[in-house]
Amino acid sequence: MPEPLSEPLFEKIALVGIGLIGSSVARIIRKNNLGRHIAIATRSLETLERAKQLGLGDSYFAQAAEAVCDADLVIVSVPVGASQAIAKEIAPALKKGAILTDVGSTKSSVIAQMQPHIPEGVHFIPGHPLAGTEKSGPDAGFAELFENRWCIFTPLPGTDPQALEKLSQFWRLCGANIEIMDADHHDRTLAIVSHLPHIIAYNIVGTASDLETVTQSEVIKYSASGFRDFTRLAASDPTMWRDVCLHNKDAILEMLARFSEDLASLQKAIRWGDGDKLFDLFTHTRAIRRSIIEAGQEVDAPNFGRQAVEHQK
Ligand SMILES: NC(=O)C1=CN([C@@H]2O[C@H](COP(=O)(O)OP(=O)(O)OC[C@H]3O[C@@H](n4cnc5c(N)ncnc54)[C@H](O)[C@@H]3O)[C@@H](O)[C@H]2O)C=CC1
Ligand SMILES: O=C(O)C(=O)Cc1ccc(O)cc1
Repeated sequence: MPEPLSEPLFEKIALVGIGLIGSSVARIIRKNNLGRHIAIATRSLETLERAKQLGLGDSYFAQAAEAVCDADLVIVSVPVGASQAIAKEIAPALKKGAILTDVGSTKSSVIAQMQPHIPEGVHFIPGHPLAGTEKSGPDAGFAELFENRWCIFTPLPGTDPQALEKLSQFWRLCGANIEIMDADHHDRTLAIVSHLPHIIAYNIVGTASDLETVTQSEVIKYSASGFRDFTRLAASDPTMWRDVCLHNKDAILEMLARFSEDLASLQKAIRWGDGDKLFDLFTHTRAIRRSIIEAGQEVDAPNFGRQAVEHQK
């Protein structure tokens, strides 16, 4: 974990949205002295009050425009479907020279929603930390969330390199590693590695709960670890994932079509007793997990959950 700074990187950081991601950012800003003043804005007064009780910021606002006033860095951490409304609301209050970023799980849609409203002189750099859990709200965040995780930026043409470097420095000081790619590539990649797994999890848990021959209590009682892993993903925030599905529609539908074709082929192999085909596929997929481990990436899903659980003890 990076050491705390002796002098803050930013004078004032505004956090719009203070759920799992916003509150994790707030905690690491404090811990590592990344900003002198943290201004927090969120739509729900109840959440704002909770953020205050948790001492996540220095000032609290129900209106996002008031929080971003004079901020050098603004981080928008709301469900992606709310991006346009937030951009419209904060645009007139943004300081010239400020860096504006987001953490949304989809990028092309967030850019389309926000960019038209951003005034000239404000550095808008879309971002996405690939770190999270199935939990949501200000209590769910923890300072270590971004440690050794990727943070992807999808900068627009003409982005100021100095602003990009300063934002990269911020995320590195949160513990993240930086990657840069275009928004379309981001959305297609995340569709397969993140969005589809969640959709499959929502679906399989829904199917299990629909089976007439298996009772609800049996699903709970006999759930082996494979099914349990799905239930963790399927417990993720409904608003957030509704928005991800609606705002990365094309890439998700493309990956779902490929997935369905491959599933049909697997179904055929089972129906016709094609053991070789099943064995070859399972050998290939086992090798993929091994190469992830060899690449030094943590693969045990409970890692996300473990940190959250430890934090909430
Ligand atoms: N949960 C996760 O694992 C990850 C989420 N993300 C992205 O981060 C963003 C935030 O997600 P979380 O922090 O998990 O969600 P959350 O549900 O924990 O927090 C969302 C925050 O946005 C506020 N909000 C909701 N609707 C709003 C609206 N219409 N206008 C203004 N504020 C509104 C809520 O009051 C809350 O403070 C999403 O775009 C999500 O795609 C990115 C990486 C991981
Ligand atoms: O909880 C999990 O396993 C996740 O995959 C968390 C997550 C959710 C959404 C993102 O955009 C990035 C990470």
